[in-house]
Amino acid sequence: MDIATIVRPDGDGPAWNRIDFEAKLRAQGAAYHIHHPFNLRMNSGGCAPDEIRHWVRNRFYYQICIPRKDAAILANMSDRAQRRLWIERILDHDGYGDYQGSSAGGMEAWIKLGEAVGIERQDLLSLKGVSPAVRFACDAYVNFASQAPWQEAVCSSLTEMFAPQIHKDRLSTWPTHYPWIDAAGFGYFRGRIPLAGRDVAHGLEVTLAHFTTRQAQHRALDILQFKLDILWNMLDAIEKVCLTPAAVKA
Ligand SMILES: O=C(O)c1cc(C(=O)O)c2c(n1)C(=O)C(=O)c1cc(C(=O)O)[nH]c1-2
Repeated sequence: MDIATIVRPDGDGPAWNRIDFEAKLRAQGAAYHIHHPFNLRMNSGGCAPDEIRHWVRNRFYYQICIPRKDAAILANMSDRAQRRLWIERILDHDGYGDYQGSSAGGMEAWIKLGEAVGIERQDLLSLKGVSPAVRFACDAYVNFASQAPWQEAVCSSLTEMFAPQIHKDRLSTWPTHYPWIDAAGFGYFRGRIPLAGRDVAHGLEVTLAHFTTRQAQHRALDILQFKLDILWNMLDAIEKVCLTPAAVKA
């Protein structure tokens, strides 16, 4: 599987230095799903309870896919030091030790979010209500991670540069807009803020060191766009189902 290449007029110049290259990567945040109409509506209090539940159910499929794509990247890493760093990401989501303990992980925290919005654990785990387009988008991420060189797959995780803000937005707006949600469910968003910072520091280190010609740097920008498109498409699919209120009553 390959990703679309965007034709750019400045494709053949000399490589950007690290500062300029990082700035180009960060500028792609303009296409982050934080700007998607559904996200804007959700964070300004415009979603009905069934729509919030629909988002939580669909995003759970992404949550399931993250440790699977990280395991695919790990399998492609030939370097032991890199694997030692990367394995943390799987543990962050799958957790370790006691399933209800302090290291229960992000998946467990998302299940708690599900319960806080009124979805029972087994119901969430059943994947009821997950749109085919959301599955396709998330599966595309796992497939890319398993088939691409590991440095490219690491680069695709860099949408996390923009994630702390979206988590902070939910923490600052949801308690007011959606007082019916049990605050115990917000732990996932809170927990991801420091972890995203650590992931991005490592992801950027790999990306800035690996993509060192202008052509390669454009490839990195295309990879990041591919991942931005995955997230955007997920919200398109979620939003579309919400147009039919009867359909979101999973
Ligand atoms: O809530 C969000 O909007 C959002 C977005 C992203 C992202 O940008 O890919 C991640 C997360 N959350 C997240 O919680 C998470 O653990 C995560 C891991 C990754 C990744 O690509 O490895 N992205 C994201």
